[in-house]
Amino acid sequence: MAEELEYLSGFGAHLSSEAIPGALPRNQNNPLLCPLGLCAEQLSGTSFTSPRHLNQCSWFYRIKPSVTHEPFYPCIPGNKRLISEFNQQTTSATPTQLRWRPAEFSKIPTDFIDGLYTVCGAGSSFLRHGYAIHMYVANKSMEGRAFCNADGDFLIVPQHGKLFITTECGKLYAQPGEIVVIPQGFRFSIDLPDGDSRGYVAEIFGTHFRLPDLGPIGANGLAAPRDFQVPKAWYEDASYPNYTIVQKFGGELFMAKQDFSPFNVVAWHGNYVPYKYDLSKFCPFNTVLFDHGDPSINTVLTAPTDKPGVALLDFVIFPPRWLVAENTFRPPYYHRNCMTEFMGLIHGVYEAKQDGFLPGGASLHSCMTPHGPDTKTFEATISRNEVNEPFRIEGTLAFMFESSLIPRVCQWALESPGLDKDYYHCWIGLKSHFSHNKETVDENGTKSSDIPQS
Ligand SMILES: O=C(O)Cc1cc(O)ccc1O
Ligand SMILES: [Fe+2]
Repeated sequence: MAEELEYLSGFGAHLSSEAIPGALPRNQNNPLLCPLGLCAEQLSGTSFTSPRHLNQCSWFYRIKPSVTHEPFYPCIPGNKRLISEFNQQTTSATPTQLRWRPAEFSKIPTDFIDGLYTVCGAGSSFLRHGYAIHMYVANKSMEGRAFCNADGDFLIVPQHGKLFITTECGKLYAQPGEIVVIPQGFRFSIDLPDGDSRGYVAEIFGTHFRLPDLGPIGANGLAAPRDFQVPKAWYEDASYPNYTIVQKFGGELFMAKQDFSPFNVVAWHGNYVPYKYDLSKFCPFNTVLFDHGDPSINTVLTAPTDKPGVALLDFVIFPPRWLVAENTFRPPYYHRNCMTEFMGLIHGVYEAKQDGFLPGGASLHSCMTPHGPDTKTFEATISRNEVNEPFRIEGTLAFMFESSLIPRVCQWALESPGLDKDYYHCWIGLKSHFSHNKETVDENGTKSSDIPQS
């Protein structure tokens, strides 16, 4: 069923879709009477006055407008592990290299809303600047309830288990290896056909994802606009005694009841839409002679700040590809980055870590925190003779959320039993290979450098 879904295509395109032919008004957005007795409703993703090339909005033609619901009340107990304001009261600062083992699946029935938990983030959803990095572990479909995130856009990276997502624009199906973006304000409901499910979510406040500029690469390469898939209009004209809208607002959850399905949009048009992307469609570029290129070459999507070239959040992948660089240390170099790097692994082994970084796990290397290949990777690489041979990295898919804003970390992430307290051991055994004559001092106090060489 899910595999048979059809999509529209095109990143940033102004699209339109009708579940019933003729449901979309022609030539205007809000006629006095909409076709089929539908009701017009706009969803704005940018301020009305945003410049045209940034402006995003969509028009829905729905059976009843979203406003026809009872008042919002706080969800009690709700989900207390969601943060959208990162300050000293809510979270901790740490420059330590952090790594988490994959979270274990739970036996307690948990849907996507209850299974979502914030790991770290920066800024504030109220101030419309910042991001939150969440993960989820869930095993149950959302039944009779829809989620609406008023705080920001979700970029969902499933790692285990398929996602079958119903949105106001229609249905999307995503499996590990694909990603889904649900922009701020969209109502959606996630079914988990496989039960146990796990993944990562980057949430951005105050801006939206775009495709990176390609610079000297030219007009083609990396993620192609046409590979982004947008749902086709789908609606249900169903009444429910107690349908619940759960709204995340400032990191807190509120609920409102209504007696009908929120997925009642018969036709829509606009450029503010949810979409999915299959990461295997990514066309990687890389060095073809020597040296290790910076990971920005693998940027799939970027959320900008106001500073040119400085991302609020880049989504970067490390997909299967050929490594051909000659006389080059091919794994990631050792580095300290003014940007912060949160990494996850969808499957396989990551090229910089021979063990300890597992599918479903995560790592966080904050601003200026040193990191790089573990000892095993370093030793294996420098002792390999065939290092000049082309080599295809296979069977792996890692990713990075990279941000210019320095994250603060949630208490439950720091206290999690999954936190790898021995992470630093992966580097601590790294031996010096420095081979210049070592200075020695003999029992008379004579330095070896003072002894004349014959
Ligand atoms: O730290 C990491 O593993 C991510 C990364 C990969 C790479 O190829 C170069 C730099 C970088 O930060
Ligand atoms: Fe890095």
